[in-house]
Amino acid sequence: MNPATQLADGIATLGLSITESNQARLLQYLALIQKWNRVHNLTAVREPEAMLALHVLDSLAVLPHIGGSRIADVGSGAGLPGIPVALARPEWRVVLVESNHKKAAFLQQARIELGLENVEVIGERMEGVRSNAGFNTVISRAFSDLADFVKLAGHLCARGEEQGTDCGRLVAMKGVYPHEELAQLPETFIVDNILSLTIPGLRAKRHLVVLKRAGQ
Ligand SMILES: C[S@@+](CC[C@H](N)C(=O)[O-])C[C@H]1O[C@@H](n2cnc3c(N)ncnc32)[C@H](O)[C@@H]1O
Repeated sequence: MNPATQLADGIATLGLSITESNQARLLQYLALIQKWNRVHNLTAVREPEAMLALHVLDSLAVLPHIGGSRIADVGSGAGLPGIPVALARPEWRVVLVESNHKKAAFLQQARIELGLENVEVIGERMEGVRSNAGFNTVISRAFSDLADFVKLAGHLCARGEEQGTDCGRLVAMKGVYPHEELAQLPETFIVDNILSLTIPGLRAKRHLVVLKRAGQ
């Protein structure tokens, strides 16, 4: 199957609506990862069809379950899930935090080449990031266990009273159901929801763990 068809079919299976021009930019993003992968080791997955499912569709699958309009992607690597999210939802503002210099340089380049005006790249360790932005969603994939995610990134979540509406959520993209990590969760955050996701073209299990501040 050609990549454009695989992407369009995957998007339809996920029940999403993404414009044709943004689908073309998603393919452009994949091509950019492939180009940079020849020199920098951005991702171990190199086969285009697998990349599309494992990276792009896996990232897009979170869209119905996260709230905009301010999103932070922590430990973004090559921009996953942040760049597909930013491409699919241009009206959201997406901040990518990535400590590795080469990966952060790739993210800056992708931002320029893809014309991602809604993306900001912070090339620093999370430990040094102090933001008052009050994000609606702070998301990560393959970044850390849940306890460290709360410890390192919990402060970025919007507080309910700041927004006058709902508080922000920490959203962790996981493979198998993370029983042990959930048992180690600090008291400051509680489980809001745990969703089982099916990704088109992937057999592996996926779970989305949604956390919110205790008492909100
Ligand atoms: C396993 S990779 C996952 C990348 C991407 N989220 C994905 O799913 O493909 C984890 C990334 O987190 C970054 N990272 C690790 N510790 C970090 C920290 N304390 N602050 C910011 N980035 C960090 C690493 O440089 C790496 O790119």
